[in-house]
Amino acid sequence: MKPHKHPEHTDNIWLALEIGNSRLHWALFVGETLYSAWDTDHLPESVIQQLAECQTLNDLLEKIFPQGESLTNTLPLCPLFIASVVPSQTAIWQIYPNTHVITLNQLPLTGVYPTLGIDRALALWGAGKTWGFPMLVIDAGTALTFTAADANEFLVGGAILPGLGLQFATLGQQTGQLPLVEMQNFPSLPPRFALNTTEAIQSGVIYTILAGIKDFVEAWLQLFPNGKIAIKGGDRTLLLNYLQVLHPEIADSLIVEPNLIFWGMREIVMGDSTDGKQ
Ligand SMILES: Nc1ncnc2c1ncn2[C@@H]1O[C@H](COP(=O)(O)OP(=O)(O)OP(=O)(O)O)[C@@H](O)[C@H]1O
Ligand SMILES: CC(C)(CO)[C@@H](O)C(=O)NCCC(=O)O
Ligand SMILES: [K+]
Repeated sequence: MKPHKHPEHTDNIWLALEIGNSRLHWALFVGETLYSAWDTDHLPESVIQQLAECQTLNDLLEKIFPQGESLTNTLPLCPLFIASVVPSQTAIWQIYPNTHVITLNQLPLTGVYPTLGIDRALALWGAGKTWGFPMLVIDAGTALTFTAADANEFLVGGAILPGLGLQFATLGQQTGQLPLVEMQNFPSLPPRFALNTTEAIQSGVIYTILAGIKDFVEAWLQLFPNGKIAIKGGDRTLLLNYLQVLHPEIADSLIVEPNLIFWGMREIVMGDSTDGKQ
């Protein structure tokens, strides 16, 4: 995918790139306004190497999306802000002439520990700044994470476990007779007590992840009865649909927002001049 339209005002365009463990997440901003957001696979290093030669944003987008249609007006070589949880990728992307890597020390969030993932910190910051603190963010990505901050914007902490895809992949790859279960195949909840292998894997992974989410949500609300909860990540819709069936009160209380990291990046890039969602 590629931004299908292009902004008319080109002065304050910037690109946001979140380098996740499974794929790349992009956003094109004009000032505070998120113009377009899209995901791509990780790019081969040979393509990234060519970014050094880019003179315009058009050059950049054409290198990244060779099959996409071209932009009609020439856009300047805009800044590229990167938040990455894949250090080897961060290094490669810095070849682009106007790269700014966002690091933990640029976030006003207090109480962070040095190895906290920048994606967790930014998503929490973006959610809290948009909807208010205390905030708990659930990221249903490659890893499933819980990350929370209190009303003073102080990191409460969180948890990390293998995400849905990783749990299925691990069972398929590390065992002698378990098949690789693909997630897209089951839009509805599996039977809890399954009588075949595929459904047994689905049941085990899905019901324990849902029970885990419920448990963390309850623990969070015990600590902060007025605390808010937001969910993001590639598996958010699947999990939400299941939660809607099993625990509708939890599903209804969640703020669902795929772009939390971009709201966090916008806070950093634009300073504190932004309030609320675009
Ligand atoms: N088109 C897709 N490509 C890859 N994964 C997808 C896609 N659609 C849904 N998913 C699901 O998204 C999950 C990965 O989530 P996401 O893309 O948010 O992770 P990520 O790239 O690691 O990003 P992050 O590091 O921010 O979590 C996988 O478990 C997968 O099941
Ligand atoms: C947990 C992941 C992989 C989630 O993307 C990422 O945030 C990360 O690599 N974090 C570093 C460890 C931590 O956050 O404590
Ligand atoms: K790793």
